[in-house]
Amino acid sequence: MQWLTGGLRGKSEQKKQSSCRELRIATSGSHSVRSNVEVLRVDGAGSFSQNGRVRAAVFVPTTSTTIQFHAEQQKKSAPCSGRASSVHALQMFSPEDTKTLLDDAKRIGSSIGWVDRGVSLPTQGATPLGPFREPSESLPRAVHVLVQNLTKESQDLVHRAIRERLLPFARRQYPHLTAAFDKQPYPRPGNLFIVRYSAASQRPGGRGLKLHKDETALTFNLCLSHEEEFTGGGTYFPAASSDVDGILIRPKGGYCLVHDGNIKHAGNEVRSGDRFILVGFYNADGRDRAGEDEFFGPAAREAQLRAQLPQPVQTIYFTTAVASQRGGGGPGEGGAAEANGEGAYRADAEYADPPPPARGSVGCGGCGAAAAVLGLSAVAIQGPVSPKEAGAPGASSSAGAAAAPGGGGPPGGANAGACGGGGGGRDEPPLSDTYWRSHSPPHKSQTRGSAPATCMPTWMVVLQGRWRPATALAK
Ligand SMILES: O=C(O)CCC(=O)C(=O)O
Ligand SMILES: [Fe+2]
Repeated sequence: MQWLTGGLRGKSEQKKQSSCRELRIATSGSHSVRSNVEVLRVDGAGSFSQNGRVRAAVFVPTTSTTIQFHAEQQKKSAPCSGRASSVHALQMFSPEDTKTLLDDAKRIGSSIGWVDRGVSLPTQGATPLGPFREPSESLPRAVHVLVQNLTKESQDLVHRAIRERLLPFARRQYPHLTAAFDKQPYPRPGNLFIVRYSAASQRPGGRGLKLHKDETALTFNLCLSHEEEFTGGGTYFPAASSDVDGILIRPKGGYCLVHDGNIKHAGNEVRSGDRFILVGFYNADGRDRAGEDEFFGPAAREAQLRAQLPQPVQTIYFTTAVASQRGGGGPGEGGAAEANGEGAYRADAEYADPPPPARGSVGCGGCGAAAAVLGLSAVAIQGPVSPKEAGAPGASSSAGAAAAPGGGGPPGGANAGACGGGGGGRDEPPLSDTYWRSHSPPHKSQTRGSAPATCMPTWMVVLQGRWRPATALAK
């Protein structure tokens, strides 16, 4: 099995030089997911990297997934927003429907002509008409293939999926937009368009899209291409993880990413082939009124909501840990831990855990004590831990237990004391369960005497298997 360690940014800088090639990303299910680490070039991504080079954990959603990761540092005055740190992936189309759409888009695109995504600039400065620049006599033509240019059959497919899947999902996930959705139930047709990235393009804007914000209430980005039709690509989101610079989400055809348009992201360059995506911008400002009451009026919406079955969603807490090896050797090369099947762990015993966030508030979990973490890292721990280790004497928890996705709360409360102490006297959880707790360890030298300047999300730690006190882990 792979190893999970985490560490401070300082340590991780060293780690970046090392052979870390995999991460395990903690999930709400009983298993973490494995992710490759790739070095990408992302225009405009300067932090922690040079010349736009970033290290990204690559993730391909295969089920409805919420990815919760560290939001950008927010300004002091900015509201602390949990939603701002989430990206959702959901399947919108079957492979067959995706192919119908793609074939149609390709055909119509080649007759209308494709433009570089980076040229028609919805994301690079709003025009008076909003983020999407309308065609204009006086401007060079820079118009994407719109959904409304497609055949009636394709348009119906798209609108049905938006009405029946995307919007009910968005309403559930973004309750702060309820009033906006009631008033303006649908994205403006001009904000539903298809993008082609082509490895053959001579311009970077034709192969990818630099780091930007859409400045929309909601953005969705649906992959139309089959994964075998291109390499590279995917959407990159920076995340202040200690181990990588961000996450690259590479949805399969038919899967759609949904996110707050104020989260920074980039279109990773396509290295071979063509990548087609369908992008939708929803502005909750009354400008998107589509006038489609027949489909989107209150009665139609109620019928959709009734028809909507809850879908299982897994959550990924992206903060996490590098899979690296103990005792030398790269992943797959063996090592003590692989040999004995147990995880090796690193944690820094200097840190005290802040109170855990309530479940579901990870994005800004605890604007109080948990926010007192600046520039810090998470530790994720995974792997079976022997009962002896799990039962190490520990501090009792004063805070309530966070709910443990996948079953039960962490033993001894989510806040099991000062990184040590696994909560003595508790029942040991079964090995197959995943437990989690907040772990936002303020580094003493960084936080001593200074109030937190920003609201930071709370890191999550997942322990798969039994609890192991971090004090023990440090050894
Ligand atoms: O290529 C991507 O996945 C990102 C596209 C995007 O961000 C946009 O069109 O605004
Ligand atoms: Fe974008």
